[in-house]
Amino acid sequence: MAAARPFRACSCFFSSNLFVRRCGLHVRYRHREQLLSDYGTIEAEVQRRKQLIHQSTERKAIIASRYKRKHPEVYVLQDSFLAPEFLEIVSYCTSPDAHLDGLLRYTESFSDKRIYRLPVFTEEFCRAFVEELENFEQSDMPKGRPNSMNNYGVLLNEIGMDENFITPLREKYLRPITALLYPDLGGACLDSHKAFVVKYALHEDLDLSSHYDNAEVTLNVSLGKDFTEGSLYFGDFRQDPSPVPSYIEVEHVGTQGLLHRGGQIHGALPIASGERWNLIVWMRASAIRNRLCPMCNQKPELVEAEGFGDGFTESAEDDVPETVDLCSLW
Ligand SMILES: O=C(O)CCC(=O)C(=O)O
Ligand SMILES: [Fe+2]
Repeated sequence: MAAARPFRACSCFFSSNLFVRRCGLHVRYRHREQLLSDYGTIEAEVQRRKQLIHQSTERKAIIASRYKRKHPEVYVLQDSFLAPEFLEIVSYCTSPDAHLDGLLRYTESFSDKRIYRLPVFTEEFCRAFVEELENFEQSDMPKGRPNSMNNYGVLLNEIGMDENFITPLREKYLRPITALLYPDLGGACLDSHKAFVVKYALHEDLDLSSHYDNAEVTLNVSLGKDFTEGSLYFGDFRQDPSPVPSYIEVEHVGTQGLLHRGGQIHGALPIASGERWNLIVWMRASAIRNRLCPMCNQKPELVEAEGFGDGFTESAEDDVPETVDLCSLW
């Protein structure tokens, strides 16, 4: 078997979509002087991004050697963690005659935005998982931030959950579903991911500004705990903006997940009480993003990266498929 291609990032990571928290805005670094005088804080974000990769690898090594897990069992995905209804959906999607309309009978759909809700985990699993994350949060281990917008939460690859939990969840369970829901976005060939848990609490992050994800397809599962408000809102697809965007609100339901296109503009309303923990899996299809980086909207300029990078792969010009039909051959 040919060795798997290493994953890469796009160089725009260092120049585009820089989030300026003070203004709640993403900006692109084009005219450095002007942006610095307008926003002041961009330089810090660029520096943060440059050091990110190296620091993450270091944290991962420290955590692997020193962190004492409270629930070691949650690091290895088992069918018993998954809601029986979710297993039924996967079983339908892997059956030979599965089709989109059949799948839609099992899920809840929201407007025409291709947002779907479905059961994912059991309550017991969600409880044990959040306890594990709290145990990590309270430990003295080094911690990274989930992304440039969320300040609280856990990067799952750093605590060692990618290999035996998120990767099999994506490959064995989610991909048969996304193959039917999002064939045009490489739903059948989502070959990498970035997974993290976000946490909202009264004296921490309350909400999340409007954005789109660095993903072809996103899974967002509500893990609890108890909270009020904090719904998601969804606007247009980023490549298909309308003159007057229409927004819909979608509530989080404990143990259930939402699947949406990464490019669907969305944000989270503030929680009013309690704590909200959600598992977010940004799933990526190299066959799609190698042609157009979703963050800078250009042909990606690849730079070396650790692990899954940002889901791009190096490919010789002659083996770039002209169409993404290969996604359906899996
Ligand atoms: O807070 C949420 O549930 C959504 C988080 C989100 O959209 C993200 O992290 O990309
Ligand atoms: Fe998001």
